[in-house]
Amino acid sequence: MELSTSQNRTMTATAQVATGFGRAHAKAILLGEHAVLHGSPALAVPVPRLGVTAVATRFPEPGATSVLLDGAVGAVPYPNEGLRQVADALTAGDGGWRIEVLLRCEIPAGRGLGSSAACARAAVLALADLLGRELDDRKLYELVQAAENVVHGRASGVDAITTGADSPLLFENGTAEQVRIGFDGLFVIADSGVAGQTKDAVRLVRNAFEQRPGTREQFVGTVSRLVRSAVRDLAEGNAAGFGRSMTECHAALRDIGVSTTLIDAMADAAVAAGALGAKVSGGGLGGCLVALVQRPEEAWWVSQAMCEASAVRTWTVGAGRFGRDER
Ligand SMILES: Nc1ncnc2c1ncn2[C@@H]1O[C@H](COP(=O)(O)OP(=O)(O)OP(=O)(O)O)[C@@H](O)[C@H]1O
Ligand SMILES: C[C@@](O)(CCO)CC(=O)[O-]
Repeated sequence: MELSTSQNRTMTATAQVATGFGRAHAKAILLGEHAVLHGSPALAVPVPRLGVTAVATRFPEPGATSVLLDGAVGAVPYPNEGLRQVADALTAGDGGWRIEVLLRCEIPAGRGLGSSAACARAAVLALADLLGRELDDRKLYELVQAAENVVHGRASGVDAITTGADSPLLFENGTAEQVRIGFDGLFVIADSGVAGQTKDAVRLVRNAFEQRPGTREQFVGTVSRLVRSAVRDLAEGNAAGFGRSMTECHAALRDIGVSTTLIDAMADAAVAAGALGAKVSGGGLGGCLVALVQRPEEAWWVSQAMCEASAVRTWTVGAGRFGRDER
């Protein structure tokens, strides 16, 4: 890249390495995925034990902004077009320095756990920190959401907010409200080991709506009813009712086509092992399943059953005493 003499002078005058830091975490959707894109409410929880950290470094030399992902084989260029566009927009006008954003992501990609949103949030925070930009919650959300809209085709905003939240959230009419889970229990998240692209799943649902008249009303109506019933169960401490809504929601997601045979088998195994309910979570077409259990020892049995049905790993998130991750 060619620099003008004045740019060169500015760079030399302030030449030193500077860094910024950002962090975000995974999320799991308890109820309402896909339907939330068509007007339904949705419930989601943060999964703080799966984090993303980002370090943005400005080098005292001319160059462009790049985003790298740190992995087992070292740092590799991160092929996320949405994040690339947002990073370029944030750093435009910063004088043409070489900036590198290095992401360390504990969230497996394409598992419905919000890896793309969490990576975008951590990177945006690190760049803002580096550049000394004040970002209020609204602006931060808009930047993450801009990246998500490119990655997913069209995103509801659930992932963009929940990957930075510290409590469960209810999404309704474009707003997010904190909710309290009024029962003790554990959400067991199981990874099918199969990556599914949310963009493909969102397109599949839209095609189903177009090809089969009435499907949209039926799917969105069913899921909305289940989310509203589950919100009442949260307030009343009715874990069994909440679990039933999860299993019913799984059936709706399966019928629309975003579950897989493997996830269906994991859901059946979880319920047979004593889970109060189980469903595919997030975009689907692979990815993760979330099950609800009442007691810690049941979490172990349900995890085991899902692993026998092909899950490759599980994580648990405390329901009632939210904020304290449990294993
Ligand atoms: N560790 C990683 N390795 C490669 N790509 C990653 C990684 N983490 C995030 N990504 C990015 O996330 C994208 C997957 O995003 P996608 O939205 O399909 O899944 P998700 O964010 O995990 O799930 P969901 O949006 O349903 O919660 C990949 O295309 C890639 O751009
Ligand atoms: C499938 C979807 O509902 C959830 C992805 O985590 C998409 C979205 O809400 O943006």
